[in-house]
Amino acid sequence: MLALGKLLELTLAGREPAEKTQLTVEGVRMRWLSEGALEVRPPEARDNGLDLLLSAGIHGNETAPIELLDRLLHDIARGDLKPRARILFLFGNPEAIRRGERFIEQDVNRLFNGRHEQSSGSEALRACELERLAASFFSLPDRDRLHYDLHTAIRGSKIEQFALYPWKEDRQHSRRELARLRAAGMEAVLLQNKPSIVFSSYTYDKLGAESFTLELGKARPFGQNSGVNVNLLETRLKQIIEGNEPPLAEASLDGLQLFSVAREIIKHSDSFRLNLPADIENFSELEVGYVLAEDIAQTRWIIEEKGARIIFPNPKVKNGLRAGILIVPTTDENLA
Ligand SMILES: O=C(O)CCC(=O)N[C@@H](CCC(=O)O)C(=O)O
Ligand SMILES: [Zn+2]
Repeated sequence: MLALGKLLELTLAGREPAEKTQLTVEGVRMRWLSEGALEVRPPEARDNGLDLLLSAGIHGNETAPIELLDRLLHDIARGDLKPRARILFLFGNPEAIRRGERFIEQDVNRLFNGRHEQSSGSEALRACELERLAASFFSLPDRDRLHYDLHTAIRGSKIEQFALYPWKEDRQHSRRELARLRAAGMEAVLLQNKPSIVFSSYTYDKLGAESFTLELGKARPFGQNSGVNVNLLETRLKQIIEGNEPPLAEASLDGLQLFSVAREIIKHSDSFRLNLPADIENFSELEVGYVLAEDIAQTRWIIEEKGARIIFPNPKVKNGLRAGILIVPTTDENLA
């Protein structure tokens, strides 16, 4: 296997490769760009015009997606997977990955869309670098652009695998992309309805990619991910990479559940209290009238929405950040 296929090993060791560019026997070029960043380019005659960004490890303790990208890279470096798409592989927060932590000082996934400019430290610099790498990758004209930012969640979930689809004014969510996600094993999609500061929102909003955060199960350390079943996603990614995806049945979306954001719960102060059990699962339903959270100056978050569910409840976030998302079921009527 070509040494550059071992991007994860290099990243874990904090090493630069001796050779920055390598070619497989089929003429696929692998190019190391920076720590945790590697571009794969098919020979021109085989290129099918898709630019695919695959990122993982934006949160360092979310290892199942990192292992998945590592397997894809090994397959490419061995010549077993023959790309027709241009691909950028990114391991988001190398230092946090080495330490097995979600982040070191700041959550990188709260530093995009300009937020890193209002901040300092290594994670702000890394968010800036990730934006630059993505922008440069998605700068070629007349190509399809797709970004999957792969994560696992802090807690268990009533719906194990789901996607978050960013929002941009005057841009419609794509039915075709939802069908593709369904085929990749996603059971639900949260359609966002406002701008955000996460990586997928940056590539969607600023770089014109079809972009998604994918949640694949519960976060566990390296080597302990047998409970996270990524078979369908891995198969679909290989097909996307090789340009031999089976046709998608867009009409029905095959039982994919759609949700929209009712409210984001923002923690404003150290007095913030979230009235949920520590082990509550994502997508748990909350009754109308339930006092979900309380904060400074007698602020109370009371459930008003019928069918409301909570995802990503986390009272430990820094003040000013999202401490949970209240979601409600929605329909497919506004899809493009
Ligand atoms: O389990 C949790 O509370 C968080 C899991 C996670 O890292 N999710 C992403 C979602 C990004 C998005 O909103 O698209 C995050 O919180 O950064
Ligand atoms: Zn994450």
